[in-house]
Amino acid sequence: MSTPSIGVLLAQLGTPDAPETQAVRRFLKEFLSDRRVVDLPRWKWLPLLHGVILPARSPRSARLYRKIWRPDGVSPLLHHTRRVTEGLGAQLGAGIRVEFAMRYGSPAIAETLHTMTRAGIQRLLIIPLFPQYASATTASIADAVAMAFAEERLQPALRFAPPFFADDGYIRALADVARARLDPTVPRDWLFSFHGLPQRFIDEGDPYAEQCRITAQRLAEELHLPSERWHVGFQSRFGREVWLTPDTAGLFDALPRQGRRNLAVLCPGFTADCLETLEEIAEGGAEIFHRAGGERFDYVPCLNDTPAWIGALTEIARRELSGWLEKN
Ligand SMILES: C=CC1=C(C)c2cc3[nH]c(cc4nc(cc5[nH]c(cc1n2)c(C)c5CCC(=O)O)C(CCC(=O)O)=C4C)c(C)c3C=C
Ligand SMILES: [Fe+2]
Ligand SMILES: [Fe+2]
Repeated sequence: MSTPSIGVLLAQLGTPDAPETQAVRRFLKEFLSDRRVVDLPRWKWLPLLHGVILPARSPRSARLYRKIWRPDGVSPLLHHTRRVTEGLGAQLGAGIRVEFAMRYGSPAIAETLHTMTRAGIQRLLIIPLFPQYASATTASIADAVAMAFAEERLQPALRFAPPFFADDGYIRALADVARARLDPTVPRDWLFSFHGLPQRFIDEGDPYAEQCRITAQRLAEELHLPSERWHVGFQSRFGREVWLTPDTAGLFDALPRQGRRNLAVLCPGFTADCLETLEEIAEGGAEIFHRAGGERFDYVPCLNDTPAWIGALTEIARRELSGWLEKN
């Protein structure tokens, strides 16, 4: 029997095509129309989305995206996702086709999957690039994959990598980036900031918050941090519902007032730097912190395309592919 051809798809959240109001509006419309992200009844949500949220938020977010956009014309998230895809492809070797796709925006999941199946991929591993499972992200990727194949005659064998929130390679890569970045002689507090989620999602069974806490605990152990020196926060609150607490922005304000004036901040839930880390945390967070009396604010970049992360991702992919790679 000839070896079936194998593919790997890295699935990322997505980003606008340009830091302009129209492009951001298209992106936000697709993102915020996903029931996994906002699960209000459609009759209630769609008029609000189209009448209030998109007109107000698109120009504002476009302005923020312009602050972080790269000189080569792409967003940081797209840039890093491309580089990690190339890195993983090089590590896995010529026999395995590695692509990436975006849940919202482009390249779309459906289009990328169709290209891969048309190219003869018979077994496909999908790795959502979210370390912690959230229904709003991980499960939404699975929805998009199912929708992409819903009307196709030919479907490859599919496998989804599990969330890697406690993976040793991932934790070590995070610690490596922090150690390379920070002056070890400075005494400091540490904040691990994760993307927020409505508290109701957790109450309804989403394991996201628990997985964030496990990541933070493992990372603190890897960095040998005493328990009174590290903190967890949830950022990027959206809408009126109660979201996970403590709120990251509140911590930036509260920590200096408790005499914790040197802070290192990591966003371990984001594998690549993006609007939510570069603008909201590295820029906006630093501002809040200094205004509240903070002295030293060190933002530690995301894993991005660091060799340690590409190595960890290669291990994750190999582990999931192992049954498919055995020679027989
Ligand atoms: C209801 C709103 C949102 C939920 C729930 C949500 C969950 C969630 N998001 C990420 C990762 C990212 N989100 C990003 C941008 C972003 N997120 C929301 C809203 C929700 N996210 C909005 C409206 C936006 C767009 C920007 C803005 O207008 O503020 C990004 C950045 C993309 C980029 O281009 O840089 C990431 C990454 C996770 C991991 C998550 C649930 C755990
Ligand atoms: Fe988000
Ligand atoms: Fe945001």
